[in-house]
Amino acid sequence: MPSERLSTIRALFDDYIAQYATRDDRLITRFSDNFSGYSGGGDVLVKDRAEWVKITRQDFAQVPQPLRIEMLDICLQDLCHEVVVVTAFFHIHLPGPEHVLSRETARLVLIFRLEQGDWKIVHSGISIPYHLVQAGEVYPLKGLQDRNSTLESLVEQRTKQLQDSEALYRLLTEETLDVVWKTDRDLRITYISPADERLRGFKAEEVLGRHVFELFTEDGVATVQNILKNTTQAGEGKRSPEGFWIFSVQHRAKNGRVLWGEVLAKPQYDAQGNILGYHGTTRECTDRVRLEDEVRQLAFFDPLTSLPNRRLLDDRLGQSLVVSKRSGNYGAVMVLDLDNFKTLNDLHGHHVGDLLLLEVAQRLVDCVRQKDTVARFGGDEFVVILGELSADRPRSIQQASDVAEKIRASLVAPYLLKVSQSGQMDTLVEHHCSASIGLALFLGQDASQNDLLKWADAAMYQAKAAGRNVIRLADG
Ligand SMILES: Nc1nc2c(ncn2[C@@H]2O[C@H](COP(=O)(O)OP(=O)(O)OP(=O)(O)O)[C@@H](O)[C@H]2O)c(=O)[nH]1
Repeated sequence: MPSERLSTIRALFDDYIAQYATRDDRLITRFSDNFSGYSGGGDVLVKDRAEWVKITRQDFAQVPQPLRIEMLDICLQDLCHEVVVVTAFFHIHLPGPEHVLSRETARLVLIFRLEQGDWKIVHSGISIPYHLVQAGEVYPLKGLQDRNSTLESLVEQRTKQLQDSEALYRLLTEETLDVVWKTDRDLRITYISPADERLRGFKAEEVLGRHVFELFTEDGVATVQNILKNTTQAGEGKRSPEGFWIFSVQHRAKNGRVLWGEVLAKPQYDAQGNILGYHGTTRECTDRVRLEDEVRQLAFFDPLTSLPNRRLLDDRLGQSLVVSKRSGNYGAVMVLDLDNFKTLNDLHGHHVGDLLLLEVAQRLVDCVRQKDTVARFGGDEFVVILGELSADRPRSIQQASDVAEKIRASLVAPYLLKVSQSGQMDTLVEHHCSASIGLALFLGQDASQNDLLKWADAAMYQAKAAGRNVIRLADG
């Protein structure tokens, strides 16, 4: 083919493709009045050039930008002097992200004929990836657009979900009072939410990279060490159904304040089961812990002397019986009642009587070992449990009597009670009093707790009857 004609046809074809890509209306002028062609569907012969242009465009109607035609191969065939056939293979790229259509090869055949000195297109055939075509489509665009819009709405939905979850995450981590945190496996903090600044006064940058133990008091560190030691064992601390360890631990704030935090913590594992780190939340529970302490104090301790009350004594006595059974050593229960206590109340008032009770409580505690129990039953009655005496009964009786004597002598010593009253000078009240003491020995769980207390009480009344300031041992 003469090179001049070749380059003319090639230039015409390139223009055709450029106008096709921009959907330029002048494209129509390139067709012969006698045009005919087969569109992508391939089964309808189109003879109207305007119709042809309309058909070949319809699928791109919703694509505002130019299409990008990536030419793969082009072949020009000179059929005769007036007729040239151009066969081109190309990819159609739609604007935007990679599109299915752009991976399919389209084939366009244009037959140019010289008509009154002008090269016109007399026939056209386009072949596109038919397997993608839906009914009524020239290009597989509608289906693709549908698929695209499904994808887009999915992306939109996912994005929205992501935004929502991010907002939720931010809300949860940054705007709740709970401190959200993460550590690496060495317990160094890798994330901490701003709530920590509100709780303990530290900015995140002051905390990041630090060891979690720096958050806690010494007691708190011991608590956490204990929990870590037991994480593989059941039973230590509580565990939520999601596997979070739940425990309360003392934290130290920047200003030195000690506060309690309820911690939910969970290890994070890799596929091999190695610990990667820990994450969880911390919520202040200082008020709750204080309240629990108060409730415990009220439930188990005498409000005046802070000694164990009857309920706690029952518990301790039960334990002492179990220990005695295991060890084979005797123990003793001692019931004490102050002598003529009423007169102090009558003479100086109830508040002075209270001062005496406080002093008596202190003297009793000073007379026994730390592992023994001193309890107040109410009024001027106290109970002492002496555990782990001896396996020998006479020797145990001797030991218990010695302690009782020590107590008797201690309580009989004079009391100097400092009486403070608002708006008045402190006054000192000197008082003398004594106690009657009943003793009962126990070995193992041979006797019930009630019986033991009853026997010791009866012995105490014998001591009263014997003139007070006396010790009596229950028979049996
Ligand atoms: N100050 C004070 N007095 C109390 C308290 N509880 C009980 N009492 C008083 O303690 C006294 C107990 O008296 P009793 O043990 O019956 O009699 P007592 O005067 O000690 O005489 P004896 O026990 O027979 O030696 C009563 O006057 C009670 O009102 C208390 O918490 N504080």
